[in-house]
Amino acid sequence: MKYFIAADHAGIDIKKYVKELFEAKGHEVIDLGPNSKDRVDYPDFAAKVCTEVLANKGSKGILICGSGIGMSMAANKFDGIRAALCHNEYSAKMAREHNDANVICLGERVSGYGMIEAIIDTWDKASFEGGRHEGRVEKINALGKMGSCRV
Ligand SMILES: O=C(CO)[C@H](O)[C@H](O)[C@H](O)COP(=O)(O)O
Repeated sequence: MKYFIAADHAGIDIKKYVKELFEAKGHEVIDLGPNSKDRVDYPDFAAKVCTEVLANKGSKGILICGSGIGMSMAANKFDGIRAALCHNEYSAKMAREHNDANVICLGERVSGYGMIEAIIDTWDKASFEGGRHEGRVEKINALGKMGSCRV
């Protein structure tokens, strides 16, 4: 699996660790920055990852900020992106099995290194169940084509 990863300044410490964890599982991980702890704006980095995920069929994204919230909000603006904020193993399992999430969002200021490792392990082992979830995911995708939001 090809992954694209990015963070903001509040997620940069864990980005390297997460990249190594995914690589140890045999995935290719492309780092889209940033490369320093200078303060940056998370929507810029969410956009980099989502653009690549949409352009590379079958790839997935990893986004890290302080809480994971800003990254997930920004990523879910992209039609075709289903970004899931995961703070524990259960949410990681559901994100893959029920929602077929193609971007995982993590919060460095929320989850410690041990929990991050457990989340990634669970995400990696889980796969989309299909069945009753198929139509629901299709409905999510259809919402993205309904036009832009004015609020
Ligand atoms: O989007 C966020 C909060 O929902 C992220 O956690 C950001 O990383 C955070 O807002 C950055 O905050 P900072 O005070 O500029 O470091």
